[in-house]
Amino acid sequence: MKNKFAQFFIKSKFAVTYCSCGLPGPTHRMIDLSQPLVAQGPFDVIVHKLSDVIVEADRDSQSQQLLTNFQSYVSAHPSTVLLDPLPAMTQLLDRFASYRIMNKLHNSLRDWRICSPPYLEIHHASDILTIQQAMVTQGLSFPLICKTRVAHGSQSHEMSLIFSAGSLADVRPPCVLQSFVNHGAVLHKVFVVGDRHFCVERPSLKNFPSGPCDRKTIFFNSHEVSKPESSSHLTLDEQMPCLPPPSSEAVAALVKELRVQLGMALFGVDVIISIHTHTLTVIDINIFPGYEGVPQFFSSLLCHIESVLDKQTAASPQAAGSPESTQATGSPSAQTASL
Ligand SMILES: O=P(O)(O)O[C@@H]1[C@@H](O)[C@H](OP(=O)(O)O)[C@@H](OP(=O)(O)O)[C@@H](O)[C@H]1OP(=O)(O)O
Ligand SMILES: Nc1ncnc2c1ncn2[C@@H]1O[C@H](COP(=O)(O)OP(=O)(O)O)[C@@H](O)[C@H]1O
Ligand SMILES: [Mg+2]
Repeated sequence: MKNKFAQFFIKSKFAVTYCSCGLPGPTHRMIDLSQPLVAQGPFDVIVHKLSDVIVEADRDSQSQQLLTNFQSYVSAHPSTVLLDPLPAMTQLLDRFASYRIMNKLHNSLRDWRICSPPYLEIHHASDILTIQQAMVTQGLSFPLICKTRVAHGSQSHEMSLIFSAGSLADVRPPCVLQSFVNHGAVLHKVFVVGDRHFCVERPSLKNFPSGPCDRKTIFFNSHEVSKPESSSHLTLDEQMPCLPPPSSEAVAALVKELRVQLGMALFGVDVIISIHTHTLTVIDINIFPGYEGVPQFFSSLLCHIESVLDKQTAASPQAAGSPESTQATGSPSAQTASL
């Protein structure tokens, strides 16, 4: 069953607050983003999942206005803690940005042999020869998995598996092409809440023969393969090798590094283990995921909120009781190939 608290966020797509306001014990309440925020505050902490609003703000003036009002409030109240900061979250809504972060992990986590598959950004329609050349330069190999640039919303889970150069015409930019890594159809979801994390196994895509082959592109929706209840023909692998789970030390190092890189406390990382190299391979980073299968989620969130507030009080006791907004940001940058 889905975590109820997370489901509350997912359904509402709106902000929720944790607000002590002089009352005994923590209280929380919904924020109505369409109403003036000052009248609804003050807030010690705002926990939110504004992905819909952020994505829609690009083309919808009402969402743009909601976001602007929210940002203005946050800027004017620097001691109100925002979980998580908007710029940090925004970068994860764009696979071009999140893959650059993932791509840097093999350097920062070299000792743990953690990596992400080679990929290519496709910005606009490109001819097959140009894509093929870029694939060689970037070390991509067939099969490829093709994912939309936008990482949030129903369309973002529509993907394809491309098996040969002849099928590169199926690519729909803007998107990323990523080498498919055989991993025995097991996905490890790492759910992070502050300095705690939890690993949950999920079904995943089955192995495919390495190298190009004469097979038509497979179009699929990732929610049909990697949700707890998923049971697709794409996840059923008769000769599934039994792989060891990811080392807990390596996962802890990954989470620690990403918390710093992202400047976030509530996120999820999708990890697979290569059947050939046993390398821990990062394929996706999610904003405020569902925490399904993590019964400790709510208590961990409260613990994290308390520790953030304690640190804030210790750092500036005079600010306690007069919430203004606090944000941490990650600003990763890296060279990458794109078309
Ligand atoms: O697609 P995934 O990796 O299974 O993770 C999803 C995903 O983050 C999804 O967000 P979005 O792609 O719709 O933006 C989350 O849904 P909500 O936006 O409805 O919260 C899911 O919660 C994530 O699922 P999971 O908890 O399985 O990681
Ligand atoms: N490079 C890859 N190699 C093998 N399988 C992959 C790869 N990338 C994604 N997958 C599979 O596709 C699913 C969806 O990909 P993901 O990047 O997590 O997108 P989403 O945002 O829809 O969760 C994963 O759960 C996994 O089963
Ligand atoms: Mg995923």
